[in-house]
Amino acid sequence: MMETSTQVHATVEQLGRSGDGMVRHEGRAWYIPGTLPGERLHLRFHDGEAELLERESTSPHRVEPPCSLSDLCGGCALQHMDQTALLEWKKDQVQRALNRSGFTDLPEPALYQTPPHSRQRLDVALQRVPGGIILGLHQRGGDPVDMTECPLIRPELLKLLPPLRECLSSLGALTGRGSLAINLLDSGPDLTLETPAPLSGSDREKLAAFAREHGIPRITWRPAPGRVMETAAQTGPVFHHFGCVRVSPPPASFLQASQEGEQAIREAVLAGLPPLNRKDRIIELYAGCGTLTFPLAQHGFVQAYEGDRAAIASLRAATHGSRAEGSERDLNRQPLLPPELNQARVVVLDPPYAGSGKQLASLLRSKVQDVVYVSCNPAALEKELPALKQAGFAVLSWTVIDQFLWSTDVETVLVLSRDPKRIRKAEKKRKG
Ligand SMILES: C[S@@+](CC[C@H](N)C(=O)[O-])C[C@H]1O[C@@H](n2cnc3c(N)ncnc32)[C@H](O)[C@@H]1O
Repeated sequence: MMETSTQVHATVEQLGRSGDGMVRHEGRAWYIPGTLPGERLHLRFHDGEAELLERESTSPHRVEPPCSLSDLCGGCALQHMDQTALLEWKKDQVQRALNRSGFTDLPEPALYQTPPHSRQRLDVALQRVPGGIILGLHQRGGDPVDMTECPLIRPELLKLLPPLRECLSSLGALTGRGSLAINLLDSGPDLTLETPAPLSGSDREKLAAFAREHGIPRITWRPAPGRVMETAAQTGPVFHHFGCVRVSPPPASFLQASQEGEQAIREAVLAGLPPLNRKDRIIELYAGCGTLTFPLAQHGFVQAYEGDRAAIASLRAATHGSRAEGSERDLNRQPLLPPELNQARVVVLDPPYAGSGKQLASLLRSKVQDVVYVSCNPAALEKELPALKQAGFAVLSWTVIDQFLWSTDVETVLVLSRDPKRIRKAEKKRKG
């Protein structure tokens, strides 16, 4: 059969969710990586695929990518867009989710963007290759790209990569593909390694020597995510501060992407609390190790819930002397019920990427009037917001936090209320 090929000239209308420019051709949307809205493209459609032959015009928002790996590495989809336009685009993603859910008369959002070289959490892929290993992020849908540079991560982490690569390439356990999670904690980098084969005694010795030489308090090994972990090397205590409380996070625990992003989230959450007495109860759902719990405990008594056993154990161990308590609970299987939620003056929730599902449904059936919702996924928000609107909630304020610079991800803090007095007060403040 003869293959047909058509050449067309088209203009990028907008960016799709993955950050690729969208053009229309024969009634269908096509996504062209590396292009920006308004750019004129010469394209060839062939075999159900669109090939970019030439970019015929340049968006005023196009910039030189700061990293020479940007075409290859799948970590950043939008390094070719200036940071102001990027933040505006992220704001539009959230605004669209709000508008589509019926929240139309909105206040102006607060906007925040983390600077380059601020990422404190990193998940890298490892791959054994002839003569060594590749350590880096995956290409889009492909093999990892060796991370020889990265404008995203903290300088301490960047400096660690070459000796880390050397140490890991000497491990007998890294026979094929593996991965490494790095959390830069106050006590130093906390490493969690996955390798296809178990560590030998000699591998452990190499990791322990590496940990001693580079000030790494703990290296943990596991065969795969969710499997039992073993300490491969421990040279000192592991700790991190949330507010002024010292916590010992478990290996590979959830940590906000950057300190600056964490601070922006914390400030937006605290600013969104209704007036509280110290005795008032704050219910916090999806609390992790206590990133928000301990700052919230300065404002009321916090009941924190979290499904990850190790995370909630570390939160609980740090509650001594604070006005917070933690409980382990899988909020999908066993959401807090309306009578439990009704004890709270305000509910703060920070669910995982997929959203809060059954827990939100239960929250909406409760009498809770004030909610602060932290979300890292506008698509999940868009699924959940219509129910909040229907249940009578108004958006008092919203903060868009770009703590995933050059990616398409965005964090939002929504302050919601169905307390008529608080809504009136916020409206009055906004209008005049
Ligand atoms: C986005 S993180 C937020 C953690 C914390 N608020 C922070 O800022 O560090 C989401 C948290 O939800 C927890 N989680 C995921 N699914 C859950 C479930 N079904 N029940 C309870 N917690 C869950 C994860 O373990 C994770 O700690």
